[in-house]
Amino acid sequence: MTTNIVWHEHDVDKKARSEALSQKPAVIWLTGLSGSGKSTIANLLEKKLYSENKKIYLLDGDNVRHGLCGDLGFDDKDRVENIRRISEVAKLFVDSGTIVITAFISPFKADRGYCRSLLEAGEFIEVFVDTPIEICEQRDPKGLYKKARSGDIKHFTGIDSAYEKPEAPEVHLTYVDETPEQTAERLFNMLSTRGFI
Ligand SMILES: Nc1ncnc2c1ncn2[C@@H]1O[C@H](COP(=O)(O)OS(=O)(=O)O)[C@@H](OP(=O)(O)O)[C@H]1O
Ligand SMILES: Nc1ncnc2c1ncn2[C@@H]1O[C@H](COP(=O)(O)OP(=O)(O)O)[C@@H](O)[C@H]1O
Repeated sequence: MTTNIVWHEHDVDKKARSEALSQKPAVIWLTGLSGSGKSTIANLLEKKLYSENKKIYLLDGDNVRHGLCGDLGFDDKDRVENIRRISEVAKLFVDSGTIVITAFISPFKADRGYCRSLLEAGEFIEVFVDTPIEICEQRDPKGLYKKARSGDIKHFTGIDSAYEKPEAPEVHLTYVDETPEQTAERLFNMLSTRGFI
C-alpha cells in the first residue's frame, strides 16, 4: 500500500463534467462466458450511444489484454488483477463523466463486486450475458473451445476454470430468440429510462 500521499480535490469535478455532457456516467458491465456475445452486444450498444452523441468508452477484454493487462495470463490470480485494473480504469472514466461499457468474462463474483464498490450507488449496471456453454461452444468464433478441449489452452473458462454466475445482476440476458441488435436496443432504452441519457 502506498503511503505519504494525500487525495487532492479539484474544482472541476464529476458533477460539473457530467452536467456539461448532459448525461450521467455509469459502468455497463457485461459478464459471461467466452462466445456468449459480450463484445457483439457491447459494440452495438456503443455505436447506438455514439450516434446519439453520448460520451462513451468501450473497454474490451481482448483489446485491454494487448496493453494495460498485456503482462497477465489466465490463472485465477491474473484474472483477479486484470479485473482490478479494469475496475480502477472504469472508475476514472466515470469520474470524467463518461458512460463505460466493459466486456470481460470477469468470472469471479468478488471482483465484479470490487468494481461495484468503487462506484456510487446505481452507477454499476451488471449485465449477465447468460448464454449456455453448449451454445458458446457451437459458436466458437475464435476456435478457442476447440483448442481448450484438445488441451492446447489451459485454464479455459467453463472447461477447466470457474465461472461464478451473478446472483442478482441488474440485467439478466437469458438465451432467447433475440438478435444482438434487439438486445443493444433494450439496454439503450434501459439507460434512457433510468435517466443516464
Ligand atoms: N484460458 C482462457 N479463458 C478464457 N478466455 C481466454 C483464455 N485464453 C484466451 N482467452 C481470450 O481472452 C478473452 C478473455 O479475456 P478477459 O480479460 O475477458 O478474461 S477475464 O475477465 O480476465 O477472465 C476471451 O475473449 P472473449 O471470447 O471475448 O470472452 C478469449 O478470446
Ligand atoms: N443474440 C446474440 N447476442 C450476441 N451474440 C450473438 C447472438 N446470436 C449470435 N451471436 C454471435 O455469437 C458470437 C459471440 O461472440 P462475441 O461477441 O465475440 O462473444 P464474447 O465477447 O462474449 O466472447 C458472435 O459471432 C455473434 O454474432
